[in-house]
Amino acid sequence: MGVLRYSGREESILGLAARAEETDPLIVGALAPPVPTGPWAAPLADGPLSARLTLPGSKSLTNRELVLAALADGPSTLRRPLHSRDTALMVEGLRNLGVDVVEVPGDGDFGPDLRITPGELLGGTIDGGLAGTVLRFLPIVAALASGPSNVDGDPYARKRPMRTTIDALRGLGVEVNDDGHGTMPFTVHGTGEVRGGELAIDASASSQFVSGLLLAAARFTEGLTLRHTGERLPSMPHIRMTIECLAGHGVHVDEPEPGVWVVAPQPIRAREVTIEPDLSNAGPFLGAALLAGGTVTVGGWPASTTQVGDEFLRILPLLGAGVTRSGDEVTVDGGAGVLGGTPLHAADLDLTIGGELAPTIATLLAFADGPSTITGIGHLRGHETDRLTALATEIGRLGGEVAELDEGLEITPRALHGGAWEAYADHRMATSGALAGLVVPEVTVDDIGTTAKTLPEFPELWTRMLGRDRTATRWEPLPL
Ligand SMILES: O=C(O)C1=C[C@@H](OP(=O)(O)O)[C@@H](O)[C@H](O)C1
Ligand SMILES: C=C(OP(=O)(O)O)C(=O)O
Repeated sequence: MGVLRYSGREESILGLAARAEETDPLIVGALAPPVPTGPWAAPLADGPLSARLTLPGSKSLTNRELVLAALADGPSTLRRPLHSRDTALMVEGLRNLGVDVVEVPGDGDFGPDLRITPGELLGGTIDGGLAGTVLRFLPIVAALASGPSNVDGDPYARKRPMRTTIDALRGLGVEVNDDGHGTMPFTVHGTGEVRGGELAIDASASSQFVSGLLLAAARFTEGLTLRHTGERLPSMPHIRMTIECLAGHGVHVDEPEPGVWVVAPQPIRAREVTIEPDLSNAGPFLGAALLAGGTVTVGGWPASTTQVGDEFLRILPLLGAGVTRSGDEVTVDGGAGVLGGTPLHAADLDLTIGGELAPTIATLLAFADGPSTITGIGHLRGHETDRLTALATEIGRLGGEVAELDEGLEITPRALHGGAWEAYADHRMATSGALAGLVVPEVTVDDIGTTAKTLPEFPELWTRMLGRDRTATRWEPLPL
């Protein structure tokens, strides 16, 4: 069965939609209408917000748990997993390698749960789409298979850095055929086992190179002693997340010194796990309060988490937001907001630990009371698109001034005007266009559907956040 996306009030494959509407005043992320195609007119806020919402599961947690479940010693269950393009690609890739993944009824408002039963890994096709987690995690799983696996993805994914994965596999004794450019497509020739042992890699282009190796390392014959040799290592919380997910499956990762990780060969225990809501995807919604004014509350916020999206609770106050917590709810209060005449505070931010937050923060800073910088994000040039150029171009197209630095952006606020906003197939560029369009009339995002990468419900949740109606009526298969 394919992964399903809800798009309606009265129908639900699990009968959950109507119940949620009746009993829960929260806006529920998994219950959403079709993603619009074609240019999307970003809705303009007409006053301060007063919104409460919950969001679907974390992409990063869902895709880690899918991989670990596939390599585990028995069947596992993911409760409240994300259902999006990135997770659908992970599911399809695992199925192609020989893993059984089925949807089972869930316990809440977030669509079906997933039951994963490991099988004999035979090798197969891996379409990574534009999903960094699929591109960097699944080739390592494919190396454990007994046959070859072809790895490819979207046109832009062929530009994303893959050399570290390719070199790492070769360093572990796995044959890989590629065109020598360190990008996709390539073929991993699995022989049924990976020797493992000592390995040095340069993960300065992406933390996902480290995570991918650590996730599978317990299944290597000699385990793994992994050393990062590059000058910088971005997104450390994502590596921490990998280590915590492994711990949940009984695998301890030793860290004898910074930048070194040791995993002994051992079974990966199956488990049942509930996926936290995606806190990085909460960013545009929380940031909306600073632009439109008023409050946005997000429910289900974990008390403690490895998700870097938690940093929004520390960053948004620097920009002028009030942030309060009550139980599992987080509320961001934007006061009068930009709409009410209060610009954000300018800030200089090092986002080395959370590059995926940068598009949201950069867009907000275009509405600050002075110039700001974001540093530590040079590797964003290898994300879904070159995000530094994309942000400079798109904010610039609206009349803003954004200078590209080697490792970041300098944002000088200017009066903005409407215009076309290109998403470059990047979900966070698309949501950033929506954010700007909240207070800049007539911003049109070329492809809001690209939010399906991690949040197919985005357009729906966005308009509901603004207090506007939704109209959709049925479930639809998520296009792959
Ligand atoms: O492992 C993960 O789940 C991720 C790691 C980070 O990648 P980079 O280290 O390449 O930035 C992050 O930006 C990405 O959105 C998700
Ligand atoms: C960089 C991102 O994604 P990916 O997992 O494709 O690297 C992101 O979601 O911001």
